[in-house]
Amino acid sequence: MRRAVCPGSFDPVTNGHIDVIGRAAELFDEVIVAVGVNKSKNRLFSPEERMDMLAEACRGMSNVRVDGFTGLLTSYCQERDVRAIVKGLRAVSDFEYELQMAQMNSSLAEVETVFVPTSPEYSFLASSLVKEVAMFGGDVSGLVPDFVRERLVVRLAERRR
Ligand SMILES: O=C(O)c1ccc2[nH]nc(Br)c2c1
Ligand SMILES: O=C(O)c1ccc2[nH]nc(Br)c2c1
Repeated sequence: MRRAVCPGSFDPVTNGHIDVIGRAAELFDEVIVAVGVNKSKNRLFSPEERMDMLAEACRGMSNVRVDGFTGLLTSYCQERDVRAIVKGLRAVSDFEYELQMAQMNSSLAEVETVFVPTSPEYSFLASSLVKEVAMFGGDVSGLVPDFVRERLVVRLAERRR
């Protein structure tokens, strides 16, 4: 059983994430989308909300499941007998940091990192940018699933009060 983990903060999930997850699901028997639960960082959505949105976004992918993890990704991989980490690459600028993380992770555990180039239409996409645009009333339709856009608008309106 060839498993892969697709880690991230997914705050919130974007169409770029879904693109990468879908392609990983074609390559591996099972894909675990692992949401990093890191208390210290302030996020717009809670870990549960982020996992719920991911589960909804990946509902059509039968070999994909969503989980949360704290601490080291490589420890999570060892506990779940996962040998591959799948990350999306949007542009050359991603590569330097991702290469460093991949080499560190391979030194910590028997795990390889597989890079999936994102579809060009999503190469500008990041959760942080989507939130910023939505914060200023920009239309993020087409960048995130509609149900995510709706939750984003509601949450940002709550924040403004
Ligand atoms: O959501 C994130 O923070 C995040 C970061 C980096 C990432 N690389 N590939 C994916 Br999918 C991904 C997701
Ligand atoms: O949303 C992010 O922060 C983020 C970061 C890095 C990423 N690489 N590939 C993808 Br899709 C991706 C998404």
